[in-house]
Amino acid sequence: MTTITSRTASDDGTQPSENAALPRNPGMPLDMGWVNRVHSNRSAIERRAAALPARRTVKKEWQAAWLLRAITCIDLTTLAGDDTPGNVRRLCAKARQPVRQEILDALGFEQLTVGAVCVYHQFVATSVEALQGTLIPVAAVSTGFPAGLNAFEQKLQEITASVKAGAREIDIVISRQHVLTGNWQELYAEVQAYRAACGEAHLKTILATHELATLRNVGMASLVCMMAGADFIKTSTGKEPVNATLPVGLVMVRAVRDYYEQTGYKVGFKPAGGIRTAKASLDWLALIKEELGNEWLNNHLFRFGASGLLSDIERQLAHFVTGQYAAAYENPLV
Ligand SMILES: O=C[C@H](O)COP(=O)(O)O
Repeated sequence: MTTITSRTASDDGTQPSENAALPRNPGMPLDMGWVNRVHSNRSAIERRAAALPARRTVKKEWQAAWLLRAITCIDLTTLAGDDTPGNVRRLCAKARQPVRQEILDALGFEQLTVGAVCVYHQFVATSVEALQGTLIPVAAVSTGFPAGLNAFEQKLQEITASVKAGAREIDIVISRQHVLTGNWQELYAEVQAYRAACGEAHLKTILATHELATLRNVGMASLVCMMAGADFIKTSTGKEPVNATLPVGLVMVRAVRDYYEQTGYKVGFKPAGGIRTAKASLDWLALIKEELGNEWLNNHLFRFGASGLLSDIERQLAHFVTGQYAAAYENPLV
């Protein structure tokens, strides 16, 4: 029997390199020379993104292992206006035991958990309580999520309150206007202030890429957020009309790679919004493997922000074990 926790997992039968002692990105002074050198060739990026799923299909015998790995990287999310303590507690129960035990037993695994539970500030305390006794961190969306148009002081207070309530990860939204007006200094300053307000909690910066107008802006904003000390860069809120897409993901992971090559610091990447199928999760894992390598294929450096993905992965795993598809209601999320 093998135990997979939110801190360990294997992707293709081999043990991954662990990042337990990963040094946290401290950030660096804003380097506008580097930011201005960012370029993006949309048609080349789209071609490369379109070719990825075809180029790298996961062999059938490894698919279950890859899907288990995907589960350990999920930020299991509920961000709905009708969230209640009850449905948040049920989500946390699912985070503790994301796959039915008989399926895990059949696959030869003892235990696994998701990467984190992601909620609004209002439900941080409920989630922390419901996850007691586990290593699963609670992530809070913050800074006026999703539009990010609250007063700046209010945004800082929101971060402080979530950290105080026990959130170990803070998913902030950037001010899109700073990107759209080319005010990179302001973007850098706000993200630096968010990082300071987070203290020990890890900072994920949501770019809301669909609202940034160009892929070049996505690349530049990614870089500025990392220079300001982001622990993760994240594509979307899940509330934009278009959320995580492979072309945007490609631009962001290449920014992560450049930042690592220049500074030696590994920053995490989180595609979020609209990722609902096991197949899509494999495409994203393939992107990470090809562009960043196996070192990024764990939940210290990669997460899916997803509310519905787990149901389909569990369904595929059940099929892998039984040869039959369960109805969606047999794998309820909450
Ligand atoms: O950060 C996570 C997203 O809000 C989840 O979006 P989704 O409901 O489309 O999976």
